[in-house]
Amino acid sequence: MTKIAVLGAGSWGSALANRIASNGFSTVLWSHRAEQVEEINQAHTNVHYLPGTQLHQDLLATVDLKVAVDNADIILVVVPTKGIREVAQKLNKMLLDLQHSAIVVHATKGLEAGSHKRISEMLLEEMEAKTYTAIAAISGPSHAEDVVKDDLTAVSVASPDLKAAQAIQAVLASPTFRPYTNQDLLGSELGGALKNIIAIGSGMLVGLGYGVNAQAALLTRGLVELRRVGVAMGAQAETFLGLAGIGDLIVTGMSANSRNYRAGFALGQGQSLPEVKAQMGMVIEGVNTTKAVFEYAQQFDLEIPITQAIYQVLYQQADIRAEIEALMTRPLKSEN
Ligand SMILES: NC(=O)C1=CN([C@@H]2O[C@H](COP(=O)(O)OP(=O)(O)OC[C@H]3O[C@@H](n4cnc5c(N)ncnc54)[C@H](O)[C@@H]3O)[C@@H](O)[C@H]2O)C=CC1
Ligand SMILES: O=C(CO)COP(=O)(O)O
Repeated sequence: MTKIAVLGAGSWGSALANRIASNGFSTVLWSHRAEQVEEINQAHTNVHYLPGTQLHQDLLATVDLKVAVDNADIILVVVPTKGIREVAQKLNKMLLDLQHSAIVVHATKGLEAGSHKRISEMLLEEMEAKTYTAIAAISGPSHAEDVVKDDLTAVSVASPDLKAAQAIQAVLASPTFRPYTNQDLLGSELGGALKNIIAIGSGMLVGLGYGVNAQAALLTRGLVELRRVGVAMGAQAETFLGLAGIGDLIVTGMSANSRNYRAGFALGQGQSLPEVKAQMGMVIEGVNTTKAVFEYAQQFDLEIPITQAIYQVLYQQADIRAEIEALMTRPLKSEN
């Protein structure tokens, strides 16, 4: 029987594990917190991350990485960006000890602070080639809160290895959850990471009382920045018109289920970044990704005025209204 290990029991890891267990696959969810494992195994809930959700009875949680990954066909890594290297090192060591290899897929949306590296780059750096058969990424518009309610969702499963992407597609798919394969791993990862910056900006606009014209302008011009940075990093331009690009930009930039949007909204309402982080209790990936992209764009002289404005607000305590006015009164120019 196909076995899937999911590493990381936050909202997205739990929702994906629940999705796969509901399809009847043997699914083991690894958490580094014993009390969370006990809650999932006994009450079939994960109240902090997915309040109001009853998880599938057959979803098994464990603190033992060996139990999770031993004989797993697919290993899904879903911890925040800053935990990726630590988890990849542990996974590498365990797979070497077990003399086992698997398809390794991640669903994390961020860039590493400082190095500006993508998640798959970090995985490849931390893991020996004999521990994985392929590397892939799940991206696209998919809030955990909606997926656990079986709201209709489509995602991309990206890997240069089409067969591996199809294997992942097969374990996730259901009448309410439709994964598409995509061979642009780089673009899919970047779309998922970079849209979080614009989602913070969209939340700020709504928090300040601006309307849908303003959000549409921000998301559209934000997409230009995503594509510009993505193409400079080596992505295919058309990926930004797909689920991992415009799709995820719409969902994250318009939905109060988004942690990034909610963070921006609270900033727009006048809260400070430390207050917002403390209240969220979940990862707000766009904050670190804004810094990573700001630095990358400076290094390669890329024009990304919206991202720069959001950076100024997050890292230089700039006034949001002043940044918006500066953006709106830049020299007039052609759209393309
Ligand atoms: N929540 C969502 O709807 C979606 C989230 N994502 C992405 O998935 C990633 C994870 O996000 P969430 O699940 O929302 O985060 P979260 O904040 O809900 O949960 C993160 C989980 O990872 C665990 N963790 C953190 N560092 C760890 C480490 N070093 N070792 C082991 N476990 C560790 C935490 O204990 C927690 O259980 C992020 O990159 C996010 O952008 C992508 C799509 C949807
Ligand atoms: O990427 C996501 C939905 O596709 C989740 O975004 P948030 O981390 O902002 O909730």
